[in-house]
Amino acid sequence: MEMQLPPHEGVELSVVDMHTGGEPLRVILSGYPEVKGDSVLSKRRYVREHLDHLRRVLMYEPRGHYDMYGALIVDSELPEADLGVLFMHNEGYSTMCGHAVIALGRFAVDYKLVKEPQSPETQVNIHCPCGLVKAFVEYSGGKTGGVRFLSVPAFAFATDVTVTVEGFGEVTLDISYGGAFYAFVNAQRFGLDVTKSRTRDLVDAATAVTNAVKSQVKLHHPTSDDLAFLYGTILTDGKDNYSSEATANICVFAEAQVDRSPTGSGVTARVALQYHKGLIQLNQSRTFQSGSTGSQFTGKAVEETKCGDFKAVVVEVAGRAFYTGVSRFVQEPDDKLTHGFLLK
Ligand SMILES: O=C(O)[C@H]1NCC[C@@H]1O
Repeated sequence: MEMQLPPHEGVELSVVDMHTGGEPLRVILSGYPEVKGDSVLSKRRYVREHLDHLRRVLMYEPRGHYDMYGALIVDSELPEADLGVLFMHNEGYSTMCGHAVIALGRFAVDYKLVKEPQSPETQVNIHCPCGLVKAFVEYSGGKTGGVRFLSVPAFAFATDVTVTVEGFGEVTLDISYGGAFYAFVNAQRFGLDVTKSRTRDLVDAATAVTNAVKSQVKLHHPTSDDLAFLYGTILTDGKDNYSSEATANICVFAEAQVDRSPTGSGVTARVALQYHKGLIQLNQSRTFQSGSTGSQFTGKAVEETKCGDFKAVVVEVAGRAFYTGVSRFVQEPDDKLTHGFLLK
């Protein structure tokens, strides 16, 4: 029996829900209006200016929640891209999202956005706002599995920067780029443990750091001003020296949103930082663990490159995504809460 939708006016929005290491990804399937713009970055500006109400409908309660994450598939201007994508969260639109790339790799193969799938891996070129990301999706017996991706050039932007953080005084940290900029600090500096402390305390410390860096450090990116902003702060367990054991971190991004996964773009930025400091070598793989759920990604630097004048590396990140369901959302005109709300 086909699922009947309740009476409603206007379009229905269909989505496929997935998660990667516990971090949700709501992939918009249909119902979203045409996105104008001649590049993925200009499309990102367009949705922010003209279609932001739909982000609130799909990310906020009652259809989503404070920490919901979404992906909108768009056309890319790059001939080598299989798809373009815009990412959305509780505050706006990010420039890179590794957990989403891992999920979208599977999605693109399963939903036939790429031609003939190949075994043992199918390549899916995903044009993210930060640039082209190459995903490789395990494929065998008609089934998709784990995904690894090669991200855009990642680089340490600044190390040992001291900022004044409200409530904590002077804090020394590193800033690194993995498709988005993150500040990195050892959670110990705040008397916290990324795997054991209360999430609320980790969020408060990370948010205070983010605010401090935003107001005290000017970021720039060699290819576009659209990329030059601090996306969040990653608190770590400080285990940056190479080890075969996992190292844990927790990423607090956008508006105090907590990543349940080890953060694909964060792992990219962290590997670039470790490589810059001489703590890991090319092709030395490390396991990164989410402080919130314990889920794991692996990450390694695979090639040296440049990004403008920055010495950069190409980082490979690998993980696994799962489907959780599909939904069809409607809006009733007399529902005062239909546009979405958030509880902090
Ligand atoms: O895996 C990632 O890169 C992302 N997860 C949520 C925050 C980041 O965009």
